[in-house]
Amino acid sequence: MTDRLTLIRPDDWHIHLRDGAVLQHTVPDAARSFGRAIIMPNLVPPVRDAAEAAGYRERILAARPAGSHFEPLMVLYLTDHTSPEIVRQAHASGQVVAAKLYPAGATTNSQSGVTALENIYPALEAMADVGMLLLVHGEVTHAEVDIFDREKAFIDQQLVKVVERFPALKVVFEHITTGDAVAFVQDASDNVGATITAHHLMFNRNHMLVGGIRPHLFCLPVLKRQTHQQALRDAVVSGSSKFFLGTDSAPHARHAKEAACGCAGCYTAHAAIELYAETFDELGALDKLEGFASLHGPDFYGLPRNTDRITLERDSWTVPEQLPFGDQCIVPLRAGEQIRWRLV
Ligand SMILES: NC(=O)N[C@@H](CC(=O)O)C(=O)O
Ligand SMILES: [Zn+2]
Ligand SMILES: [Zn+2]
Repeated sequence: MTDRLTLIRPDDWHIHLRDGAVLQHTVPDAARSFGRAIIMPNLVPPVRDAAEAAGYRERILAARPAGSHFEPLMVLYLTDHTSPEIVRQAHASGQVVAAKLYPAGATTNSQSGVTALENIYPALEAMADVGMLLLVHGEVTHAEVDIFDREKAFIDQQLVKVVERFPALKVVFEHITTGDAVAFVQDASDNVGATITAHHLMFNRNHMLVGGIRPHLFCLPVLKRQTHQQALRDAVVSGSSKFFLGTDSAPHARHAKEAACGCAGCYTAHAAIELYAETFDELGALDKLEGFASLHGPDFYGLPRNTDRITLERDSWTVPEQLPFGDQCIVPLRAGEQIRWRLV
């Protein structure tokens, strides 16, 4: 039995750090184990151009713990008005590596998102040209589509079109939750990859709904049935380089989660690499963790792999019931429960 695990330092290819006072909590949590992170741009207002990305990046760097080399990789938020010029300027800044497609209304702060795919074709063309990645929140938003079917519908109605029309564009299908998404990514070209969260590997919708509703497990895309969870587990165990770590750690204050209309998002940054280690351990696949967490992501993005290492130890510890979040608090994933791996 492996009790100690040393990995090339991992990166988080999908995280929400939010803005303002909470950065003093979210940035150190991410910087604890990750070398770099893809910073989601769904602020209010969103990060729409090079100047907004540069400003946000400075605020993140200012919240970095002393001595940390944590590097935020910035992302533009695509709107109906994102022009090729905006894309080229952001790319030229050297700080923006990707742009994110939020179908309008699909998730938290997506109200300024894209209302029709055709509206961003010129931007996508420029992205393919300069080598900027497209990241997608892959859910349709039509009221008539059941929430559990929205990812599959997005593949069929939109994603197929995008990869067909822009074969040179690198596309990351973010936080995939279904066997349909796994199959789509596996069968697509090498320019298509996907991130997988720890919570979608650990939980299915029964965990969220049986015996009472657990708002801290509510996220988007929503947890699916067990067969889909199993497909995600099989994908990471396969060792395929198309799948890599993206926590989608998405903090919302406790009162916003424990509410009549609770926000979507799970906070996992407090224990992200430990949660993945525990899951890979359970799957008998600890030997696949380094590829998933530290190698496949930079390889897909065309960035160098990190050169330093982290060490994890098999040792149980208890997650706090809540954590400070600016002047409020959040309930982290697995609050009050034991995690069986610890970052040394
Ligand atoms: N995942 C979530 O449930 N929420 C994210 C948005 C997102 O990634 O879709 C958030 O910003 O809160
Ligand atoms: Zn999303
Ligand atoms: Zn997200």
